[in-house]
Amino acid sequence: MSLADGGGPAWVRASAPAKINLHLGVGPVRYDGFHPLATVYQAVGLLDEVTVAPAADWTVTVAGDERLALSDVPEDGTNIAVRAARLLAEHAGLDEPVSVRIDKGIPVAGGMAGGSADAAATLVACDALWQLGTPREELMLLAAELGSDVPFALVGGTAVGTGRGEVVVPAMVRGDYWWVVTGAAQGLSTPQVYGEFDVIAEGLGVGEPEIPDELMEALRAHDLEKLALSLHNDLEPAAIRLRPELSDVLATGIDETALGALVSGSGPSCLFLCSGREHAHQVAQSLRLAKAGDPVTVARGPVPGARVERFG
Ligand SMILES: C[C@@](CO)(OP(=O)(O)O)[C@H](O)COP(=O)(O)OP(=O)(O)OC[C@H]1O[C@@H](n2ccc(N)nc2=O)[C@H](O)[C@@H]1O
Ligand SMILES: Nc1ncnc2c1ncn2[C@@H]1O[C@H](COP(=O)(O)OP(=O)(O)O)[C@@H](O)[C@H]1O
Repeated sequence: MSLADGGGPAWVRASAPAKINLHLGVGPVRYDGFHPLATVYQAVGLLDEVTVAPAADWTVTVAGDERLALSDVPEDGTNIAVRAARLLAEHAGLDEPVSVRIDKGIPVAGGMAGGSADAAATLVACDALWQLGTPREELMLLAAELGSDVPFALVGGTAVGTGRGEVVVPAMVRGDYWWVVTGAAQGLSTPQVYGEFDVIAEGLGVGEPEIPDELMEALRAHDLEKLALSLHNDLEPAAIRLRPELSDVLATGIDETALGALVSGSGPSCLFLCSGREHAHQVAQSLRLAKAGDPVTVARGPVPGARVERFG
């Protein structure tokens, strides 16, 4: 099928947010190589933008701040944004190549699901470009095919994730949360961090992961002290084994008055919970002066999932 002269937009731009895991509970590795998760995701205001337009061939280009490790993003068909566009085209029975331009605001291989954000943004952008009106449940299934974190990038907000992370249920949360996010010059590979988790877990008798009640209570009540005590990441010891300096970064944030600190997902980005906007900027400045991570950014959550921003 072809859409030539169908009167649709000439291009569509969509954005999608980075995610953090307020709780990341990891169980023993499954038969398929994935780990069962019980996680609480929050989408925060670090965004990638994806612009798609009809083209003679499938192409992708990447732009943004060099400190985000852009050179690690493939500019070929292995880019998850191109895979997302092709998957939706195939699902709709279309043969309509697009050019994809990614403007990165999310650190690459940082444990903040930047690739997943690009995939989710590409799904909604191509859906609009091709005027498909794909039902939400179908987009969620395509998202899960692309990666465990991609469905959450479509949903956004704050949500509980189970299965391998792809089963996403929005959570009741009150108010805004202010975070400082530190980046690192070099990313960490997600499969390698899960592999290190397996090494640490061997012989420990790791059980099925669960969502702690205290965390959900803290989010419902917007109780920041309780939230700080409930933050937890089962992958943190593995990330620190692979990148020992992360423990200094976390300790510096606490010394500089952050309410709580943890590694973001598979790392190496680190997260610092603050009491509000002003406190977050203060902690960020102290971390910059202490040279604990680069770049150091302030981000607010929760924010919405992938959505179309503009078209022309
Ligand atoms: C760890 C988390 C926490 O939210 O995110 P990041 O911090 O990396 O962004 C996720 O589980 C990452 O999800 P995502 O990056 O989408 O992973 P996928 O593409 O589905 O899988 C990549 C690889 O990670 C491992 N993997 C992923 C998910 C899971 N539940 N168990 C796993 O063991 C597997 O080795 C898999 O081959
Ligand atoms: N559009 C994309 N953006 C980022 N990384 C991508 C993209 N497409 C493929 N990748 C590959 O996926 C890996 C993981 O990237 P990313 O999603 O940023 O990190 P994480 O899994 O730590 O959240 C990168 O190292 C890169 O090789």
